[in-house]
Amino acid sequence: MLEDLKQKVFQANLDLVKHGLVIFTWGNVSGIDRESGLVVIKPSGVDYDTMKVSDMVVVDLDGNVVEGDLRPSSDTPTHLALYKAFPEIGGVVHTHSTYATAWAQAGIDLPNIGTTHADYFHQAIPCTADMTEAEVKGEYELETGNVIIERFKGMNPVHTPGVLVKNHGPFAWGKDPHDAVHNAVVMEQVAKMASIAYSVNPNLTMNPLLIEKHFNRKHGPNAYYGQKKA
Ligand SMILES: O=C(CO)[C@@H](O)[C@H](O)COP(=O)(O)O
Repeated sequence: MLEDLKQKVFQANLDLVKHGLVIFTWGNVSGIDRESGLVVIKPSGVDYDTMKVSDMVVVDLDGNVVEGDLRPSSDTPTHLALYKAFPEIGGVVHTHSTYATAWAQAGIDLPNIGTTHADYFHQAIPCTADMTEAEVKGEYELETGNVIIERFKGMNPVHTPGVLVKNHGPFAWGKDPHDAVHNAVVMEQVAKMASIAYSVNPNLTMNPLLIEKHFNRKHGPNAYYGQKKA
């Protein structure tokens, strides 16, 4: 089970590069085995070009390394906080993808202004609040997870599988590492589309009927997008 998850997390990390979401050693992907409560995550600061599946690090939900010779991603506490707070998710991604990071730096929610966004994210992709001095000087990565969880109070993380951490960048999640990367790619795309759309028409509007139609077409109780699952 864990070997299969290591392979999936390894491939998901390589997919960040394939989809142009990261450069150098930026970003990270993890996956959780809910049965054992163990998390597989990318090692910190390792070049994607030389990374191997055997480099993946296994940690428990307290952050203790249970398998692996390398140090886990520096963002591990953030991933673990999200797995504890959102029991429905199975994979977490963090990137510095250009347009989503630019919206995080701008410090505003990424509004739902198109059906592409509505196909994946029911609401605006929220931006977290400013982190306090105590949060930044404390256990920073854990507090980064806490400000995400705070921002998601009253929201369904499955229906809006991503967030913009103010002045930092995007985190996305999904049912598994591959799904989390898929949502991270969509986040970057809709951030790019919104950036262009607002530059063309700062007064643009979105038809709320289209949000419900497109989101429910894929995620609602009577979803009819794609093929019937066997
Ligand atoms: O957010 C950051 C740095 O600001 C991280 O995404 C790093 O860019 C990758 O860290 P490791 O996963 O390699 O520790």
